[in-house]
Parts: sequence; C-alpha cells; structure tokens
Amino acid sequence: MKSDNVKKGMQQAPHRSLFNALGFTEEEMEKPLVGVVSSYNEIVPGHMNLDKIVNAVKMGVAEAGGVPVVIPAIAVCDGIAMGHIGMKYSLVTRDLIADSTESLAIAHQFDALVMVPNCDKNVPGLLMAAARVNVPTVFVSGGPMLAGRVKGHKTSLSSMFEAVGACAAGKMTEEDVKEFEHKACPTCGSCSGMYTANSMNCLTEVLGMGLRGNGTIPAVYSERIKLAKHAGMAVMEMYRKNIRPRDIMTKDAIMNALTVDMALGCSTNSMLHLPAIAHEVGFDFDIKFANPISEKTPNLCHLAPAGPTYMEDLNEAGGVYAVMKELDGLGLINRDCMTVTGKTVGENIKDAKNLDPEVIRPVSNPYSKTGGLAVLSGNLAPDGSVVKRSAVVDEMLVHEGPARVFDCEDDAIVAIKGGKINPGDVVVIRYEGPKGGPGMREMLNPTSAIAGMGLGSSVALITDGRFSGASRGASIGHVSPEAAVGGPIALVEEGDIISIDIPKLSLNLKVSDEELEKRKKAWTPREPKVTTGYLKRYASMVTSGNRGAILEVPKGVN
Ligand SMILES: CC(C)(O)[C@@H](O)C(=O)O
Ligand SMILES: [Mg+2]
Repeated sequence: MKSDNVKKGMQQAPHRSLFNALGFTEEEMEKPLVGVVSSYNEIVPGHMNLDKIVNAVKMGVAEAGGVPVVIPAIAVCDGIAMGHIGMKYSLVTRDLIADSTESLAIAHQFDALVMVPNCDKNVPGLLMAAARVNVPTVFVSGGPMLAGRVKGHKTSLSSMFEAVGACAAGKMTEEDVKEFEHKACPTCGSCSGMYTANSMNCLTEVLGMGLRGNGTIPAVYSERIKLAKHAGMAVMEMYRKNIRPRDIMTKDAIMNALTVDMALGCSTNSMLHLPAIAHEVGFDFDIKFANPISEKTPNLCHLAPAGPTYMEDLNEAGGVYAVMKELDGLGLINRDCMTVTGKTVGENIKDAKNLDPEVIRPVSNPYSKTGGLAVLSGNLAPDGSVVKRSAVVDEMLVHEGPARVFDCEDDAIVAIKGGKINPGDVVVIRYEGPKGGPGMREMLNPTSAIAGMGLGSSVALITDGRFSGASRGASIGHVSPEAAVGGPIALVEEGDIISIDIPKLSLNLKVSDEELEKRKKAWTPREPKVTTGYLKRYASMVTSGNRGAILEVPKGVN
C-alpha cells in the first residue's frame, strides 16, 4: 500500500502516533487510506449539500474495506462572482484546486481518492489532480439544481440574468424580476441548465471517471446519496483492480468527451477544460479538433440556455448514457475505453435507452446535423476562438458589422445598458484574456443584456475573455492570441468591419494586412491591471485561451 509509507515500519512510529491522534484503530491502520476530497462550503449553492454526499461516500468506502479521510478543496460560485472583480478569481481557482489536491494527496500518501466536486472549476481542477496523483479515483458530484417555476414555466439562472436586461429595456417590471429572483434557483445544486458545471459533470461520466447518473441526478434526489455510496464502493474496487485515472482518461476517452460535448450542447468553457485535462495526461489537445468532430456529430439536446429543457429532464430521458447510446449508433463512440465501473464504455451503455425523444433527439432527427460548438479562425483569431453555435439564432450565423470596442467588461456593460449599442454592431471586449484580465473573466452580464434587451438577433459579441454556460447568442470567446500579448483583437478600431461566418468557421477583420501591420508596429503592451498577489503570479504563468489557459513556467526560467 502507498500509505505504508506513512504507516509501516520503525521509522514510521512518529507517523503512527499522529494517526493515533486522529483516532485510528489498529484495524484501520491496516486498511487502504482513501482521501475524500470535499468541495463543501456554505457560499456556493452547488456545494452546500456536499457534506451529505461526502458522508455517503465515507459509508461506501468503509463498507467496502477502506478508511475514508476527508480533505478540502476550495470552490467559487461563478454566479455570485459574476460581473465584478470577483470573476477574475474564478478560472484561476481551477489550478489552485489541482495544485492543492495534488499536494494534499501526495503529502499524506493516500492509496485512493474520491473526488466530490460540483461547480465550474472544481470538476476540471479535480480531474487534473486525479491525472497527476494517479491513484485509483472515482468522481461523484453534488448534482444539478431543480429548475425554477415562474408563471407555469420552468426557468433557470440564464433567464434570471436575461430578466435584468429585459428590465433595463423596459420589457419587464421590477416586480417580475423579483418573482424570478425568488423562484429561479429553488434548491441546492449546480444551476439547472447545461451550464459549465453540469457540462463538466456530464463529461466526467463520458470520460469514465464518474458512475452513471453523476452528471444528471438532481442534487436533492435520494438517488444521489445512493450514487455517492456506490462511488465509495467503486473506488475500493478500482483500488483492488489497480485501475488508475490515466488508464481511464486516455486520448480516446477525451475524444469521446469531445464528441458527447457536441451532442449535449455543452458550455464553451469545456474548450478550456478539456485541453487542460488532456495536458495533464500528456495529450496535446488542439481546440481545432472540435471542428471535424462537430462536423460529424449531431446536436441532440437543447437544454437551457439553448432551449426550454433542464438537467432534471435529461435525467428522466435516460441521461448521459442514453446520449452516448444514440451516438454509438452512428459509430461515433470509442467503446473500448475503461471506466470506474470496471467495465468498458461499450459494456456500460449497452442497455441504455432514450426515454424522451424531445429531450434527447434521436440521431435520425437531431436539432442540427453538426455539434454544439465551433472553433472559428481568421485574421482576428489566428489561434482560434470558440462559439456555442447551437445557441446562436439563424440570423446571426453569418454576420458583418461595425466594431464597438471596449477595453474591459465594465465599460461594455455601461454602453449596452445605456442603449449605445445599435442593431448590427459587433461588440468587442478585450484585455479580458487569461493574462490581460487577468483571469479571463466569464461574461454572462453583457451576453444576457444583449439577449434580454432584444438585440440577440442583430448584435454579436467577441472577446478574449470567456462566457458562462448560460450565455447564448453570437458570443465568440477565447479569441487567441489575446489583446494583452498583442493579438490582432488589440488592433481593432471603433467602426472597423468584423465578419463572422460560423458555418465557414471564420472570424475576420476587414482591414488590409498593411494597415494591420502598421497598427501592430504602433501597439505597446498595457500596464498590468493587477500588480500584487496571486493574480500577478497567475498572469506571469498563464498560457492563452486556445491552450486551455494552462499554467506554464515562462521560457528562460528553470
Ligand atoms: C453561473 C454559471 C451559470 O454557472 C456559469 O458560471 C457557467 O459557466 O455556466
Ligand atoms: Mg462559469
């Protein structure tokens, strides 16, 4: 046992004295030491139930012969961090979570781990840690929130944010907004649409790191407690069979995740996190892989914000396995990948059934023949940019319009809310990238304001920052290289014509090469927006959006 390093032999007598201090019995000292990584806290609604999940995991581990020990992971609520300086501290926690979990797990020589994440950065951060530590590991998330109900319709956080835009445009009263406020988020859990947290929890299931239902069983269902118990038992099985994360998260498994991402209509943030997870297992994931996959993968689900169905509906319809089974019918799934069930993907999905063809469209009748995401390139984004095309209205798939340039999100919000943006405009928000932000802010406020004010079918938005899974419309993010390093987005001037062609996968600035060259020569880097603390260190190490904003030691530093 790995934990023998801290439990066996004369040298380890002091260590044993400390396990005694923890209340370990002689019998427990002989058993595998299982770290249960708890992302519980009382500020994230998606995490406030994780104490219950963790308790259930502990019961499962103990029943199957292990000794569960809880260790913590931090978590940010993107909804509460939205639209202010706090959002600079969201993506950056993914790497803190990966680093701190790697540190705790190796420092204490755990034999196995159960990861209990739920919201946006905990899922990828812990998947990254799982790959690094590479002891047998199973994931069980906290589960999605139930949809809210307003005036007889299901609703969620995306409508809540859009209600604010609608109120600014005089299309909704303050009383109506208040009603949303009280009803949009009725339970604990990760917000109820196919937003980032749920996207990543579903993809964890596809990757083979979570049991069936990990992505979809609602947070408040007793079924989720059972799932957590089973996750605790499963990790002991993984331990006995010595099946490790890097046996599961292979290149093929990651490509399966990318494929299912397209069918589910996952958050654009998946295009930051899949490359980062791939990097940890030594697979160089280029975001442009998404295009050929998207080309052959039908979009089968229109959960919020793309449509009026929610995670609870996907769960009832058969969940992630049912979607995989549909895609398997087209030969799009690699069935041989190993999973934490101890079985292959093919064996897992063999009996899965699509129980609601409106929530999970059959492959014969998809929402669209191509997948949810597209990566656009061109002279404005030589290294790529990302759009959730399944949430773009038809009129905006091809669009040309004058640039309205803002050097931060806050200025753009003032202009949008102040009625300064006209139909046809292309709003450019720059110096919000991984380095420039720093922290690549997620911008649900401007996308929701555009949608809520009724400009969704005439205004586009491009940025070197990123979006929420709840964002919809012609919102093109992760534009790389970013403005802070002199990417072409830094050279855009007010009124320049920007041309977007999503079917042709292009994003171009209609300015001559000579003129761009001239502007490039005149460009000088901006003073950093943050000069102290973690964000400063982060900005010095972070790579670009198209590389998943992974951290790298700068060239020339050993
Ligand atoms: C607040 C949200 C909806 O969770 C957002 O952060 C996302 O990325 O989906
Ligand atoms: Mg988010």
